[in-house]
This record gives sequence, C-alpha cells and structure tokens, in this order.
Amino acid sequence: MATLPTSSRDQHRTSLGGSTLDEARRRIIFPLDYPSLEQARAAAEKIAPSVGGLKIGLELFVREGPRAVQIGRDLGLDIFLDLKLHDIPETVGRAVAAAAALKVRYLTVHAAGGAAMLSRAAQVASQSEGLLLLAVTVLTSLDEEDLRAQGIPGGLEAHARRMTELARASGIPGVVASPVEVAGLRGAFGRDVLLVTPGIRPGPRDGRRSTDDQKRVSTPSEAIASGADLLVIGRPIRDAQDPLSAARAIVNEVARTLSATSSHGK
Ligand SMILES: O=C(O)c1cc(=O)[nH]c(=O)n1[C@@H]1O[C@H](COP(=O)(O)O)[C@@H](O)[C@H]1O
Repeated sequence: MATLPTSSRDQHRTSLGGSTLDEARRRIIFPLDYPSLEQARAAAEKIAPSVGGLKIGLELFVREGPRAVQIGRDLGLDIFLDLKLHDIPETVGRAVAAAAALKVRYLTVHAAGGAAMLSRAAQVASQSEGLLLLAVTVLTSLDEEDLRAQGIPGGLEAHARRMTELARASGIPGVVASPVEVAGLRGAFGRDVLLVTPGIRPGPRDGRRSTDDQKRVSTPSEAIASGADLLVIGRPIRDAQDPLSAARAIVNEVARTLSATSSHGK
C-alpha cells in the first residue's frame, strides 16, 4: 500500500541512489518563497542543478495557484506542496484529493488536526501513487514559551514525539520537525519515518548569523548527522549574494557529512 510508512519510505529511499554528491543534492529542497511566478521560475532554473526538489508554499500558491507546480515539472524536480492543511476531515480529504491531481510528491498537513483528519488525509493519499504526506509536528518558529502559552505540557521534544506518533498511527509516512528534535525522533521511530527539517542555517553558530524568525535551528551538517532525510533551505540560498554558490556549498557540506556517517543508508 503506497501510504504505509515503511513502503513509502523505501520508495523514497530508492530515489536516493547515485554518487554521494548526487545524493546530497537530492536531500535538499528549495522553497520557492517568491511573490510571482516569474521570480520563482527564474530562481528555480538557477538553483535546480543543486537541489532535489522545489517547495511551493502559501505565498506562491495563493498568488499563482497550480501554475506554480508546473515550474517543478518543467525542471524534472520533486514538487513539495506546502499547504499545511488543518481543517475538518472532510475538507482536508477533499483538498488532498485536489493536490493529488497535481501530481506533487509531498504535501503537508498539520499533525495538530488530529487522528480523524490525518487518517482521512492518509486514506485519500493512498489512492494516489507517489504522493507522500508529511505532518508538521511543531513549527520551527516556536519555542518552549510558545508551547506553554498554548497550554501544551511536557516541552518541545515530547510534543514533537507525540505528534509524530499520532501521524504514524494515522498512516502518514513522514513528518516535518526542527533539526533539534531529529535525533530523538530517529532514535524513537527508527528508519520507518521520513524526517524533513526546515530551520537550517549554515555557518558557525556564533551569534553573528541571523536565524530570522526560526527559533530551533541547526547547520545542514548537524541536521544530516542527526538523521534528517530532507532539508528545506530557503533564505540562506535565496538571500545569498550568489544563490547558486550558496546552494553548492550546502551540497558539498551535506556530501561530506554523508560520507562521514552511515546516515545515508547505503
Ligand atoms: O512545512 C514547512 O516547510 C515548514 C515547517 C516549519 O516548521 N518551519 C518552516 O520554516 N517551514 C518552511 O520551511 C521554509 C524555511 O525557510 P527558511 O527559513 O527561509 O530557510 C519556509 O518555506 C517555511 O514555510
């Protein structure tokens, strides 16, 4: 069954072959966080040789709709539709069916939508070959204080783990989590969950680099060494003076880490 976590993950891992550099490239997803189709396409064409997938998020999808998905198709890259669906099961199920018709590879839902919503999403996705759902556990822009303010007990690690358990039990093959929780999630769930991490900030953590609105961050190398499958990296590439060089440097960093660890599963 396409949505069972193990088979979905195997299906995903099959695409992680080739040389270490090629594998490193495939691990990186570049979000097309741009205000127009033209800007998104120009950036995607430039960055495409250094990434494995393109993420289409709220800004571009709200402005341009499904036309944005065509950019990834034209470039032959995986398409990650990041709509973070969170609604009643019927509404989310219908939205998943609509997204599946766009032939995207990944689609996000919020784990906080609950078991019935996640199960409905998984059931609808299972009818569409090649679509992998990812449940967002705890947004990388939140910290412990935010969780306390929402009345969520037990801290970030525990909550990310509970959300992952809920997602897995509901038939969702992967989760989006901060790189800070990835080692714990990999330890708890083994190789049967696809772990996707935004909140990536290259360079030394000496306080000089801005983490923007991200509160739980790590370097590409730390995220991969902790067991992340895919890294979502936006502003460190998009806002760099030379975006292609920035992307290449990240690919090299990831490749070095893959060579030095067994986390690439070869
Ligand atoms: O689902 C996501 O992709 C996501 C989840 C999350 O917890 N945090 C997060 O930053 N993201 C997305 O990942 C990207 C991170 O971008 P940068 O912070 O610019 O690298 C953005 O497009 C966010 O929408």
